[in-house]
Amino acid sequence: MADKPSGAEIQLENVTKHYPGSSEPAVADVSMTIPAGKIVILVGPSGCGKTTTMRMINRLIEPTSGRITIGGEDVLAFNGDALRRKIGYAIQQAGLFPHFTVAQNIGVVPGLLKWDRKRINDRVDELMDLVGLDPAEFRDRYPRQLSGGQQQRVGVARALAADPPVLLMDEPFGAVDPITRGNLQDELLRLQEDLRKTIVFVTHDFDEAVKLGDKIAVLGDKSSIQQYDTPEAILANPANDMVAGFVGAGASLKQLTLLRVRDVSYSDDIVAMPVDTPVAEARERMARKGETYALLLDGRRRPLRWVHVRELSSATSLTTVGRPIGDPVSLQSTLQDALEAILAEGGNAVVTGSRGEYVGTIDITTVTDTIQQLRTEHVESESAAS
Ligand SMILES: Nc1ncnc2c1ncn2[C@@H]1O[C@H](COP(=O)(O)OP(=O)(O)OP(=O)(O)O)[C@@H](O)[C@H]1O
Repeated sequence: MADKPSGAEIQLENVTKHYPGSSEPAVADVSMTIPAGKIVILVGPSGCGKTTTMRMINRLIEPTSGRITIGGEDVLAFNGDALRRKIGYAIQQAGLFPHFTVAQNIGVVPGLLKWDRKRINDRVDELMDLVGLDPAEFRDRYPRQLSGGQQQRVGVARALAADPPVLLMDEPFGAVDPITRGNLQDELLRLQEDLRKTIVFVTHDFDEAVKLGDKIAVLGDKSSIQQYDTPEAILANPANDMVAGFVGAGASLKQLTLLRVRDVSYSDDIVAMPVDTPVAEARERMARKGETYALLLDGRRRPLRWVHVRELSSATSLTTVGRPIGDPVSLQSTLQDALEAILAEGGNAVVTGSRGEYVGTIDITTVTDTIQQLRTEHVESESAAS
């Protein structure tokens, strides 16, 4: 599955939207190709027409003129069921129905498509697993009984319910705190590695665009395309002043959002051990390595707590000592996320693998070395160009 995108190409040809009563069009003559199986981000100033452009793809807004195709088929030819099968839609604040349970919310589109009950139930469980919500715990809850991040996960699951080739996401992570937002972004990237949908994603946040986008379209007034390219190309070479303004100061720091933890040399030689290790052995291992801190792991090697050697002098078991670790970072996390986690932790941030297991730690030196290296490369490429 991984080598074949399940997504379909989207084409916009000379698309214009003129709202009745407005003197100017909100979107004027936009043409672009969104490649199958890729994430394309629409960014641009407030009111430039991002949402209008996106909503014309699923015909929540009808274009005044121009043509939009998905997989070569004109969307105007789709009836309601075809639109629901082909296009999933996720929005800010998740937009869940407050009087429906989580399962009912996720099952809305399959219900409209008249799937039988068993198929809907199985699909709901499958999707909840996919977005990291335990069906047994969350199936029957109402949206108000969920955190913001959990609501967004349900929103994404609902958008994916009928397995559409195209997913439209309008600031889906706009309303959650930065750490949750980072986690949701990581999860979307992990999902996309398997699903390979065509995703059109609207955001205000250029860092989010750089992190998630295979390509970014920077839009100006009336959705005019200022630059449409990979994040690397836009950061390295903004096409005009408007794009440069959007990219903002500190472009080399922004490159931290392009690098993943798995790309840098994080450390895996701290003292880490199961929480049922005898205290004497723990002390021994820390002394042998000359370390004052050790990481305690649960039965599945997931990180639990940091323990300081001082705490071991009077302890009889590791189960009662140490302080909880902060938010771990994953191998998919960006160096920007890692930097935030390191600052929040005040030291090493723990790196975990796909099942939450300990794989290493990352510290501030790794991040500053990487920034230094990016700067050197940048200076070298500037002097080569001049
Ligand atoms: N239903 C409508 N009727 C008339 N004008 C509208 C309507 N919806 C949007 N507009 C106007 O169209 C323009 C583009 O709006 P749109 O919501 O697409 O922009 P946006 O880039 O998504 O903005 P934001 O980032 O603030 O959400 C704005 O000037 C807006 O006022």
